[in-house]
Amino acid sequence: MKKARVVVVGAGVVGFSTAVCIAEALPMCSVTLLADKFSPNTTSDGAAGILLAVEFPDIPLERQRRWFKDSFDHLLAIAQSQHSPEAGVILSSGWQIFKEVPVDKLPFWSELVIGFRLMTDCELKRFPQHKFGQAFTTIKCECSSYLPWLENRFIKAGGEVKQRKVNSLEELSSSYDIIVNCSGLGSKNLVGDTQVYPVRGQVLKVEAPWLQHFIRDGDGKAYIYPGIHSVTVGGTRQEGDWRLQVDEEDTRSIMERCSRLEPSLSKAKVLSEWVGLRPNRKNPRVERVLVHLQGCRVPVVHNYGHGSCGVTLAWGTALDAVGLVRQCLNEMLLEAKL
Ligand SMILES: Cc1cc2nc3c(=O)[nH]c(=O)nc-3n(C[C@H](O)[C@H](O)[C@H](O)COP(=O)(O)OP(=O)(O)OC[C@H]3O[C@@H](n4cnc5c(N)ncnc54)[C@H](O)[C@@H]3O)c2cc1C
Ligand SMILES: O=C([O-])CC(=O)C(=O)O
Repeated sequence: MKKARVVVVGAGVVGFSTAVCIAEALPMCSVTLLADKFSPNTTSDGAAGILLAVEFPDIPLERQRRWFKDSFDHLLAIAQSQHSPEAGVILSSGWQIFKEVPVDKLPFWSELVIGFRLMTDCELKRFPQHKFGQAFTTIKCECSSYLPWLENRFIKAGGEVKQRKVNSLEELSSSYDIIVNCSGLGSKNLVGDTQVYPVRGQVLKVEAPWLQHFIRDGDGKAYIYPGIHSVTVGGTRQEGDWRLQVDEEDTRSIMERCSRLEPSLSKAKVLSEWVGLRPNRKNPRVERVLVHLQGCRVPVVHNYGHGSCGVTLAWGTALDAVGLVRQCLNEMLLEAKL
């Protein structure tokens, strides 16, 4: 039987996770990954890479829990193996603190991270502006190392990688049997999705090796994440803002907010500044559709729109995408297309 030709569009954390999962799980497919930008130039590369989820309104919680758990377990196994330094995946312990007590004191992911507990009053004394806090151990996945590591794994599984901008899905329909769209914010143009929009995020990398624990304000506008080579300090969440340039006023206000949480930060050397555009959507789109392209019905599996949770959910949604590709293959077999 000839192999089904699958193309994955996108070389961020969602695209590479999906490509690896398909290539490893479905040997009856030949898998090609196409993208216009690769590491270190994707949004994923600059993400803080902390595993922490928001709750999407219209996706069953069971499915969101599975996405989180599958990703967490996959990355935990890497963090606890000899691959950890090369893959850039480590355990990270710390605190998420809130100025007002949140409605949801125990988020759905609280039982999926390690050692989740509420902070004691004594621990909270260190953060006088905050009334409530959660302490836990999660994972930090640094995509500037993880993406090259995934790319090697994909090539070992027989995958092929090509640099190319795709202007429309029509361009792919004669060369591939199944299209998997992991183009993030690019889906706005590539598939005309008006629901996906940018949420601009600026972060700094600083040298502060004395910091060992993460601190995150629950509003997501001040966070300090110690990593392997530096500490990521952020952030901003500017909806509909397409600017990719660093904004000096953002830098100043990030440092001000974060120094309030950790005064020693004012002594840290700034190593770099970075801006990325989160591919936000009310709900991520992980689904299978048939699209009419050049007179044929072509199966398309979408996997994009992860907003601020792409690193957190990539492996889990990639496993769902494998299931959707498998369904496409079964239908194609029934229609004796292969
Ligand atoms: C400041 C900041 C901090 C963040 N911190 C975290 C965090 O701590 N934890 C977390 O889980 N998430 C975090 N995120 C969110 C995370 O970065 C995103 O959810 C994630 O990177 C999305 O991955 P992706 O693969 O969908 O998109 P991207 O990384 O943007 O990749 C998209 C890919 O598609 C390609 N592409 C697009 N259109 C086309 C086309 N037409 N033709 C060919 N190729 C195309 C691009 O070239 C690229 O290769 C953060 C984001 C920002 C901005
Ligand atoms: O909010 C955080 O802690 C990090 C993150 O995911 C983002 O900035 O998108």
